Amino acid sequence: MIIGVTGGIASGKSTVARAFAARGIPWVDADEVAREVVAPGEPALTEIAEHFGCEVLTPDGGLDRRALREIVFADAEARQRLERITHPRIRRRLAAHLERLQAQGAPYVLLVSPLLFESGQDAMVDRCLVIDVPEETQIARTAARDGVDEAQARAIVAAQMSRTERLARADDVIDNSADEAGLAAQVTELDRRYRAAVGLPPGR
Ligand SMILES: CC(C)(COP(=O)(O)OP(=O)(O)OC[C@H]1O[C@@H](n2cnc3c(N)ncnc32)[C@H](O)[C@@H]1O)[C@@H](O)C(=O)NCCC(=O)NCCS
Ligand SMILES: Nc1ncnc2c1ncn2[C@@H]1O[C@H](COP(=O)(O)OP(=O)(O)OP(=O)(O)O)[C@@H](O)[C@H]1O
Repeated sequence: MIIGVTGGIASGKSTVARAFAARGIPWVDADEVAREVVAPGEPALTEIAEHFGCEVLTPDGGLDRRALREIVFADAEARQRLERITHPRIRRRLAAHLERLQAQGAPYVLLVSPLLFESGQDAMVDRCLVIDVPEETQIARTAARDGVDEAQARAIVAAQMSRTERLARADDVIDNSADEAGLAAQVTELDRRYRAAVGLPPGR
């Protein structure tokens, strides 16, 4: 069984994934795979440089993530162009990672992705778990963690599915508006339900 874990920027997906991992559940991170597909030498990086120009490359030939971020979150067409280059490659790699993890015999596995619904990755999973927080909390946590300014944080939130639409597509929801202790209790309960769904006894 594959559980898709999604939520907007800084909603708490990685924090939730770490809590599941502490209970023996492995995860694949779409943001991490998105970095792998644009590493130096990868065809996606060549395509990005051809389309966006050398200004999105660092002097040593890597991707200048900040420069590209400033372009794509100010221009929906540019963002769609970037997604056409990266998303099919991200999907293929995610499928390979998930297959490998499942072959290792985990009770179930997580696919953690900010764009689970937007990019059609939900077709790869059995259930969708949404991490829900108010937008203002997302903005505050993004600014505190990534040091991006408030306008950029708002532009990123605006480029993602709305909170209402995401919740409408959820099978399960974690409310992460309170503290991390509240989060851990919700993870424990979901882990118990997911294990039961695959015919296993509750974990620790
Ligand atoms: C634009 C890029 C270079 C910015 O890199 P940067 O290091 O600043 O941010 P990072 O990759 O850590 O992403 C931070 C967050 O931005 C949001 N985000 C990223 N890409 C997108 C997008 N195309 N649409 C909406 N939100 C996005 C996600 O919430 C993500 O967690 C990078 O995000 C990217 O290559 N995006 C396209 C690939 C993609 O869609 N990734 C999302 C995972 S499927
Ligand atoms: N319940 C909480 N209370 C306070 N801070 C929290 C809580 N949950 C997460 N955070 C903090 O908010 C920030 C975002 O959390 P996290 O990195 O887990 O989100 P994410 O959804 O994985 O983000 P992204 O997809 O943008 O990388 C982190 O700095 C994290 O420590």
